[in-house]
Order: sequence, then structure tokens, then C-alpha cells
Amino acid sequence: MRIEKLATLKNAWKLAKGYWVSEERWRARGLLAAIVALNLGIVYINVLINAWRNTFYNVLNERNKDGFISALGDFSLLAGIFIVIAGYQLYLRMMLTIRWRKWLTKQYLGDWLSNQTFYRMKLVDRENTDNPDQRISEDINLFVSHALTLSLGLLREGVTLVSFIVILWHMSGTLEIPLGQTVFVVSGYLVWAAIAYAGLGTWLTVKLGKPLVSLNFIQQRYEADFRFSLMRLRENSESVALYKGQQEEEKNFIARFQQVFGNYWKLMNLNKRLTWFTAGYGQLSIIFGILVAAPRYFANKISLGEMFQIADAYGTVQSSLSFFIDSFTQLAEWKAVIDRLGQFSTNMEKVQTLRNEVAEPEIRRQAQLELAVEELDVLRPDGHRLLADFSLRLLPGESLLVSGPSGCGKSTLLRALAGIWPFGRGTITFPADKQAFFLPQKSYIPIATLRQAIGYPGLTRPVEDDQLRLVLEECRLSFLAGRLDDMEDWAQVLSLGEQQRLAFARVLLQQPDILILDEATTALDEPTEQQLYRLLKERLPQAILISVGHRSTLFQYHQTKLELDGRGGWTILPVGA
Ligand SMILES: Nc1ncnc2c1ncn2[C@@H]1O[C@H](COP(=O)(O)OP(=O)(O)OP(=O)(O)O)[C@@H](O)[C@H]1O
Repeated sequence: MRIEKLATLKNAWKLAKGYWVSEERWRARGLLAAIVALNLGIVYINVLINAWRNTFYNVLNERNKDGFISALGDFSLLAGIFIVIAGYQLYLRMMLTIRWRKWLTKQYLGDWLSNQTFYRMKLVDRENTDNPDQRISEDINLFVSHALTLSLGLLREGVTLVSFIVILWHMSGTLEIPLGQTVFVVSGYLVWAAIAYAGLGTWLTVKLGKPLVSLNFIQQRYEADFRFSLMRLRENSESVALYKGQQEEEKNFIARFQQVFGNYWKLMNLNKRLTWFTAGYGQLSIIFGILVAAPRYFANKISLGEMFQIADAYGTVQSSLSFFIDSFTQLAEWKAVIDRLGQFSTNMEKVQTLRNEVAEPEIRRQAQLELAVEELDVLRPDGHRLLADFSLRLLPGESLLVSGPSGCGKSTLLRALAGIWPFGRGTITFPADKQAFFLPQKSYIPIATLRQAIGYPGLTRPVEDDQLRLVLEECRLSFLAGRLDDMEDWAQVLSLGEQQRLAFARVLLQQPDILILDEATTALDEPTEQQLYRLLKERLPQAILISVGHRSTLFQYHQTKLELDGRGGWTILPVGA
């Protein structure tokens, strides 16, 4: 348990440190200093209001009208300053929160997106980091806002505690407790009573609320899983509707929601018990201060004003010491968030380190004309060898058709060529300064304008609208020519065949030197497929072309054929042989 706590603290430190030593450090530290100053200002005003209470109740007791009016004036001034400080304190804290969150989000996005970590994590992360999207959007937000609320709260309550303990100590006098023949004299008894009362309360709350940490952690995970399953239905709505799979989906959703429900139920019961305790404790503390000060009041040692000042100071000390009680849920949530973010970072690091430590197909760039594959082994994640000792050279203008039974490893070979498949060894050397472009069966199309969708992932040179329209026309998409600036979820709007034609439009605009197509024309009729391949040959005669496909109509556009058997074996033949 101690080790676990240490790990959380270490993770918290690691997560928090970066921003404060980053290029934004001076602005961050300046903002923090201003917030701390305002926080201390609030404590000081509270001390002044506490002293004001003494005067106020005394002038009331003396029925002193002028004193009463003057005290009201003092109060208005103090309250006015308090309001302004509180407003600015919150404003600056929110400013610091969003700046810190922006910085941390950028870091996480950078780590997750670099070196295709987002993809590799799915392949090699055995612990299976769940819902990275939630970690980046929600957890970072919670981490930052709770870090500031809790640390600034701790500082404010700490300073408050010291200030008010000093006040209480001065007002405590001594309490004489006769015990048989001897009389015990206790100095500062109001302070000891407050510490004992709040200390006991805090200890009990921590004991009662401890299971909240893991329950909150699990709750966030179940919520994210539930949301993710709903999102998948949205993405695959047509397919599910065609299968009439709604009942199965509903069963699945209900099962997932049941997890949310079951855990929430536990949280609910625990919170009920915790609230009973904290509410009872809060109620008791309203009169506890008066009860403790009463002996001195009735012994005529303090005035009514002092009695109320003590009661107020008592309440403040008690609430500062109870800081843990009030923020226990937040603290539990914060710990869960730190654990989740820490685990996410560690797993991303592991994926990166694995990349450096374990042999995997190596991608090189060299000043040469050909694409060269040397002694390439491609494995499945379970170690099964799909391709063994494969070598190949393709010069500009040459083409290769990869075929073989389903599941034999054709797409996996292309993934290895793209440098995103970590299981295997060997080298793949691309000609330096040459652009390679991969076209999968279903290309990713962002939710964007048609112009951006065609240009994805970004054109290297500016393209005129007329050229865009021409390319659309050539790819038999002229009906889209007038919609270049329309924003749509194109993957939902266009048929699969149209999406494949759009992908070809991308290729014609990008004009890559090496083009790798993975069943990129499967949804097209043969005449359209032929037209698109002809276009490729015409426009990119010097491109190296590698296609995966089953149709014999593709033979005429390729010179060589690679046959895989799925057990490591392969043969290269001229097409038609
Ligand atoms: N991420 C993965 N995790 C585990 N196994 C995988 C993964 N990706 C592919 N495989 C396995 O590797 C083998 C080769 O898959 P691949 O997609 O390369 O086949 P393919 O020849 O392209 O098949 P098809 O013609 O059906 O598209 C299959 O047995 C597949 O189940």
C-alpha cells in the first residue's frame, strides 16, 4: 500500500513538474504568485472580520448606537475588499488552470501521436490502456483543476489554521480541572479541543471514505466504456441497421450500463454513509465552539463579543483542520486521475522503449532509385511467421501485385512496408526524398470540407480549384465538383465505392513516387477500376506501384506477382506466368 501511495506521489510530481519548468514557467509562476497573494489576502480579511465580531457584539451588548453604525461601516469595507479579492482569485486560478491544461494536453497529444504510438499501443500494450481519449480530454482537466484547488486550499487552510490558532490561544486563558486533591491547569484548551475534535473527524472520514478512491477509478472506466460502445454504434449505424442488430446492441449497451449502475450503487451507499458522518460533524461544529467557550463566559472571564469571536475562530480552525473531510471526494478522484494518467504515460513510454529495444522491420532512407526489401520476416503478434526471409527490389515504373488466400498476411506485409508493424525483422529501404503513399481498402476521411478531405493529410503544394474539379471528374466524382466547401461527415455520406474514388483523387493530387494500394478498388465495378488504374499509369508512369488484390483484372497493370502462403513461404513470378 505504501509503495502504491509512493507511486501516486511520484506520478503526481512527474505530471505536475513539467509545466513549471517549461518555456511557460515565468508566466505560470507569476500567475501562481498572484493567486497565492490573493489567497493570503482572503485569510487576512477573515482575521480582520473575526476581530470585528468582538467589537460588534460588544457594541450590541452595550446598546451603543454610534459604535453599531461605525462597526457596520467597517464591515462593509471589509466585505467589499473580500468580494473583489475573491473574484480575482477565482479568475486568475481559472486562467492558470486552462493554461496548464493546454500545455499538458499538448504534451500528451504529442506523445500519443508521435511514432504512431496511438496505433502501436493497440498492438503491443498488454495492459491495454483503456480509453486514451478520455484520459486526454477529461483526466488532464481534472488533474489540473484538482491540483490547483487542493494545493491552494491546503495553503489557505494552513495559513488560516496558524492565524486562528494564535487568536484562540490568546483567548483561551487557562482551564482548571479539579481532579481529587489536585487541580489540572490546561493552557490554550480551546486549541487542544479544536485539534482533537477535527483530528478525530478527519481520521474517521479517511477511514470511511477510503474505498471511494478505487470506486471512482472504476466508475470513470465504466462510463468511458459505455460511451465508447455508443460511439461505435454511431459509426457503424448502417451496418448494424442492415444486420438488424439493434437488439443485440441494446443487450450489449444494457450490460455495459449495468456495470456503470452497479458501481454507482456502491458509490451511492458509501457516499450516503460518508455524508451522514460529515453532515453530523458539520452540524455539531456549529455549537461546539460555543459549548467549549461557555465555561469562561459564565465564569465572567470573557465578554459576549469575545465569546462570539471565539465561536467564530473555533469554527474557522475546525473547518481548516477538516480540510481533508471537505475535499476527500476530490482527493480520491484526484488520486484516481493521477493513477490513470501515470499508467497512460508509463504505457506510452513502454511502447516507445520496446521500439528501441526489440528488433522490428527497420525503415531506412537512402540515396538510391529503387525500393529495396531485404531479409524481411513478418510475424503475427502471437509469433506465427507470415513471411520469411523476403527480399525484393522495385525500380521506378515497376509494379507488384500481392496475392494469396485471405489471412495469409498481405495487409500485414503492407503495414510492415509502412513502418507501422512492429513484429518482425529485416530492412526496407526507400529512396530518399521520394514520397510514399498508402491507400487502404477504406481510407480515413476526416469530418471536414470536401477540399480538406481530398487534401488529407495535407498537400505539399497549393492546388487550384479547377484542378481539384478536374481530378474529381476524372475519378468519376463530378457530382461533387460544386461541393468543395461543404462540410460533411463524408465517410457516412459517400458510398464505399465513392470513398475509394475519392482516395484515388487524393493520389492524383499528391502524385507520390511510391504508391501502395491495399484492396483499394474492391468496391468498384471493373470498368471504373480499370479507368482508375489507367489514370494512375498515365499520370504517374514513374511511380513504384504495389497492390494487394484478388481480381484477375488487376494483372494487366502489374509486371510481377507475389504469392504468399501464410506460413512464411512466398514466390515471385512475372504476371501471366
Ligand atoms: N492487430 C492484430 N492482432 C492480432 N492478429 C492480427 C492483427 N492484425 C492481423 N492479424 C492476423 O494476421 C494475419 C494476417 O492478417 P492480414 O490482414 O495481413 O491478412 P490478409 O492476407 O490481408 O487477409 P485478407 O485477404 O482477408 O484481407 C491474420 O491471421 C490476422 O488475424
